[in-house]
Amino acid sequence: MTDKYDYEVLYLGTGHGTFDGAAPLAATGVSVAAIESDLIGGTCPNRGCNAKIALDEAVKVTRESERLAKILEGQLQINWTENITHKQQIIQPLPADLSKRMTDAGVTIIKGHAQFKDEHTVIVDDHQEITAEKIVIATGLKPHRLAIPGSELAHDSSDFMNLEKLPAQITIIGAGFISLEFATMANAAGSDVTIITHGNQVLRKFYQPYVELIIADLTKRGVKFIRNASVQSFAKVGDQYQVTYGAQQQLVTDWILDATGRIPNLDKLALDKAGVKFDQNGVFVNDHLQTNVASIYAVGDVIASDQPKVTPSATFESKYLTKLFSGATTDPIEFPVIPTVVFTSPRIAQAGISVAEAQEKGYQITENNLADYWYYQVDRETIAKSIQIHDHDGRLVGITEISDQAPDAINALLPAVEFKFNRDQIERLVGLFPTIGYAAWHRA
Ligand SMILES: Cc1cc2nc3c(=O)[nH]c(=O)nc-3n(C[C@H](O)[C@H](O)[C@H](O)COP(=O)(O)OP(=O)(O)OC[C@H]3O[C@@H](n4cnc5c(N)ncnc54)[C@H](O)[C@@H]3O)c2cc1C
Ligand SMILES: NC(=O)c1ccc[n+]([C@@H]2O[C@H](COP(=O)([O-])OP(=O)(O)OC[C@H]3O[C@@H](n4cnc5c(N)ncnc54)[C@H](O)[C@@H]3O)[C@@H](O)[C@H]2O)c1
Repeated sequence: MTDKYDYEVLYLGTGHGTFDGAAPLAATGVSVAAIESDLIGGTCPNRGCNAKIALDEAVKVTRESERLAKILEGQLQINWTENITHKQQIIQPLPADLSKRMTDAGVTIIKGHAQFKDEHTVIVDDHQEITAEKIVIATGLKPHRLAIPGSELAHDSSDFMNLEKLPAQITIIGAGFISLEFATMANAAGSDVTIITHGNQVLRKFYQPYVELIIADLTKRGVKFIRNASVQSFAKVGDQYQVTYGAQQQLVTDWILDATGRIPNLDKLALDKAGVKFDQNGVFVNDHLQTNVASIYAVGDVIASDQPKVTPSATFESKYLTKLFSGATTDPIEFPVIPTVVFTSPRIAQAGISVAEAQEKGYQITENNLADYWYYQVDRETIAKSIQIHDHDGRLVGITEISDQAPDAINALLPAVEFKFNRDQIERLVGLFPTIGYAAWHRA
């Protein structure tokens, strides 16, 4: 409580953009509240990363056992219903845990839908007015829905992760993160998957020669890719659904996943009442994450920015706001290297400068076929490659890897990329042997 307002800082939403920073902020003595209209913890724990990776574990193990055929006898099959139960057991406690973490630190949590009344006031569920010196918009993204006839017949990623029974045929529209990760899971669990994409590129933010390896592997496993085809309509035919695409081509499927991206969750927030500027990419902020209205900030996925819309970005921004609001800094935010990964099988992970940028700058690009390296042969990885990029001073500035172990390899090397270690510095980092981290440092 301040003399003038109910709270010093009020967050709208309780995802990573909020909880990673709100709890430590409250612990410094600042009065903090957060309003949430759905599950505490937001997308990542409940409908994103944690839920997805719990479902993916069975895929990872199935693939590994497939490669170790003859050593491991018998063929593993995913029991989808049990897999969903397992996922639910993992994520079910998270909202209460995260709520406790925040309230223990002194954050007041208010359940309900928030909308602005003015630059210091929000109204919860149309009746409760709450005022704050600073308000942080942390409302994230929501699924984009195709504006075509029958769009209501399609489902989103949350619906997929709650499917008690896996449909025999699934058609996915779009070819980004969600499409490829969910196609991998559905295919491994026995569904007949078709991906339709309006462009030619799949996973456009990743190194395309590695993406093509993923596509080739999924195709071999039965996933159909239909590229350069706009979807025109969905219609119900009996118990199934007809998808019309391209030049009036049609297919019939049991279930449709609309994975055509995610858009800022700004509707019914009444941003106009506070005068906050935004567009279809999100809320505009300056280098202090402050909007055009001095008392209002934004954090996480909802920001219109070039940073990847992933949890590490939201967490970093949230912690920055803690420092800013507690007076620990007045500096602008300086983003570190934010790594990204797509949890296909194998995975593709990357950090730092891309191959295309390295080519433009004339940097040294080194590629290794990891499948030739004995440690990757231990679990018989056949699709395993990595690229290291060194600048003109021999410093490691970019890495990308395709392999089942890619996320761990990239994580291991991240300090070198963030702090631009040169070869002498890298040589001083002696890792445990034999491990994926060691293998990654050895190539750096
Ligand atoms: C299927 C899926 C898989 C993903 N997998 C990964 C992954 O593996 N790794 C990774 O790094 N990232 C992943 N992401 C992205 C990651 O989940 C997001 O980057 C992260 O959750 C962003 O956090 P946030 O706090 O900005 O938003 P969110 O977590 O979306 O939180 C926003 C919160 O605001 C609430 N809210 C919205 N409007 C209002 C309102 N008016 N009043 C009150 N509350 C409101 C919402 O209910 C929500 O709880 C995934 C996303 C999805 C959808
Ligand atoms: N591993 C991870 O970190 C992870 C996993 C899942 C989701 N996410 C995050 O969630 C967000 C959303 O993921 P996503 O996969 O929905 O989005 P995306 O932007 O990755 O992919 C959207 C896909 O839909 C296609 N598309 C767009 N409009 C279309 C249209 N009208 N018709 C047909 N296709 C169309 C795009 O070309 C693209 O292939 C991303 O920002 C991502 O950062 C991250």
